[in-house]
Amino acid sequence: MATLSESSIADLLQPYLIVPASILPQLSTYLDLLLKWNARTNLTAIRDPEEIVRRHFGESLFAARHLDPKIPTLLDLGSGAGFPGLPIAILCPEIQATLAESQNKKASFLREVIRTLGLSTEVWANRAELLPSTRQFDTVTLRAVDDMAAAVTAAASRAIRQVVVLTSEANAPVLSDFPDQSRISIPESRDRILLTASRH
Ligand SMILES: C[S@@+](CC[C@H](N)C(=O)[O-])C[C@H]1O[C@@H](n2cnc3c(N)ncnc32)[C@H](O)[C@@H]1O
Repeated sequence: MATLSESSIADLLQPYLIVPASILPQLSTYLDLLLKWNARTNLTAIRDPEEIVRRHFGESLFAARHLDPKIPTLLDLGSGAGFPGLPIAILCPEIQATLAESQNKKASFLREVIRTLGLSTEVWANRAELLPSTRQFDTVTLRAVDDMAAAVTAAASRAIRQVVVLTSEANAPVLSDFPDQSRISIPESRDRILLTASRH
């Protein structure tokens, strides 16, 4: 049986977006796989299922809502257990998403979720900097990457149009090559923001 009912997941996500009913089964399966894997390997420090839905799924889907419409390609740099890239891919399957994650166990988890959910998302199981130099993405997303300065440099060099960062106001990076910027407060948080930085 699923850990949380689909209606509980929808209720928990309500501050972030009204979730289309069609994706609730996928979110539920993703949550159950995350809890199963997290019991034996450290994918996320958050253990409480409701908190995972709010913090990880909620923030990721909030970011999805604020992406430029109809972006063809997206790179989630330092995807970890898939945030924000996998919920974005679930909500917006028309986006060709690539998840860059350098830790093998996390990359294996991402592949398992993608296979189970039948998504066409790509996993790059290495450092994003090692992607072929020809690989560019319309949007690059970043959340909770350890060395944010290095990650922002890598993200900026891969982004054609937009870098999207989920962070705190105090840690918001400078993205000087992306002059069109906005900061939106993330619901249910004290100081978390969604920074979108675009050019063109
Ligand atoms: C703290 S986790 C956060 C993951 C996820 N973005 C989140 O918000 O839950 C950071 C992850 O980024 C990965 N990472 C950091 N720098 C990276 C890089 N340059 N390329 C690929 N993965 C990277 C690490 O292996 C780690 O799993």
